[in-house]
Amino acid sequence: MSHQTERQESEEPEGNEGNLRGEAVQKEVMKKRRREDEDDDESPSKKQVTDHGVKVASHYNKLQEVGLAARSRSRIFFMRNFNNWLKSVLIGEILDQVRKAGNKRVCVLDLGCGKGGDLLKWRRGGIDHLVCADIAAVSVEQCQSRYDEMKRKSYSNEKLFSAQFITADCSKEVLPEKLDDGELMFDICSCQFVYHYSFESEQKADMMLRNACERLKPGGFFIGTTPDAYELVKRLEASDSLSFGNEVFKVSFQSKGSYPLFGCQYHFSLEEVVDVPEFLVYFPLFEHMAKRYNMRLVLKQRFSEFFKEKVKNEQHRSLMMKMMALEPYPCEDGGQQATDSRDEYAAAQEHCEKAGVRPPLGTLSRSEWEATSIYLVFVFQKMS
Ligand SMILES: C[S@@+](CC[C@H](N)C(=O)[O-])C[C@H]1O[C@@H](n2cnc3c(N)ncnc32)[C@H](O)[C@@H]1O
Repeated sequence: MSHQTERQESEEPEGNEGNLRGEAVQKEVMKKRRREDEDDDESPSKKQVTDHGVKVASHYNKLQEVGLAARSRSRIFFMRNFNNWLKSVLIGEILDQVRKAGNKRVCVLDLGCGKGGDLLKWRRGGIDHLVCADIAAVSVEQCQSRYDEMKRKSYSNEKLFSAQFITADCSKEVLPEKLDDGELMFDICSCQFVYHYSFESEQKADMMLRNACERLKPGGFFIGTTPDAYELVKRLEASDSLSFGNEVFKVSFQSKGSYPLFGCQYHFSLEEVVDVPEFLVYFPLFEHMAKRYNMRLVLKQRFSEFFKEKVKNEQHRSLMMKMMALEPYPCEDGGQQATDSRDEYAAAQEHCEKAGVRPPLGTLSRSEWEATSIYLVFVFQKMS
């Protein structure tokens, strides 16, 4: 057993709070709603709802592109690679399912695409069309330039998907109205590390969900990654202050003990990457709301569980070895593209030596693991 596996096993999630279903969920939601309504001034519905969209956009717009060398010096280098591996596996498996269902032309919506950290994953997946949308205009521009560059560098016999880039607050605006092809339907909507920004209010969470699901074909998938509210609250309750974290991340709440369904804000700061208010996503409510769009939850798994399951597969394991060595994909904050895995490995060795960090095949530090194990993976499928 590897050092990494041992560490991750010790991080097993507790309980099955996330497994509420059907009536139980309804009851829980109604109970929470009533409690929230009774809860005088603490209720976010009675508080003035501030617009965080502006803050989110300006934060992401300000994020600098940094090169590979700088990234390899980052204390979250391995965590970022791990997250990229996890997204690659998720995307790859969902694309397999879409193809098994017999879909020839695959269209994808990347909701909250950022600077295009997943573009190469879509190319490797051989999709046909991609719509990238994000609230941060600068990120969308960088995403488009990255795509243009990819197109410029691809060989004439190489297939590259067509793409459209949209700057929009997807928790406020109706995305399909902005599509070049007004009739376009998607096989997949991918919403990676984004959905929690919309849980500021019911209207926003619903609009984001509508944008994600309304244009999905029957049988289509809504996939994503988001922090697990139970895990956040568990760690907060275990802390003797209003925050918890370590040298790579910090989560701070304004109070504890009562957690409104919407607008339950916390501040997540992750070294160099995210330092912006987010909102708890009460998953049973998310699942309940998704039913409005005919969506059925097919998978909800903490990163730790997902990792343990997927790493058993030889292909996923070797991709992990490659990706933990060095990002073969440009990640969220930019980067160069290595030509093949040996170059990537050699480049990683060199960068790590120069930067004085652990060898590339070293695994996540405990601090990185504590940060990434907050997240969960979800997959919804549209019922026909
Ligand atoms: C942590 S980044 C993730 C980027 C990308 N999905 C990835 O995995 O690399 C979160 C992204 O969500 C975007 N975002 C947040 N709120 C949004 C909204 N209301 N509409 C569209 N994009 C939003 C941010 O601008 C940012 O690019």
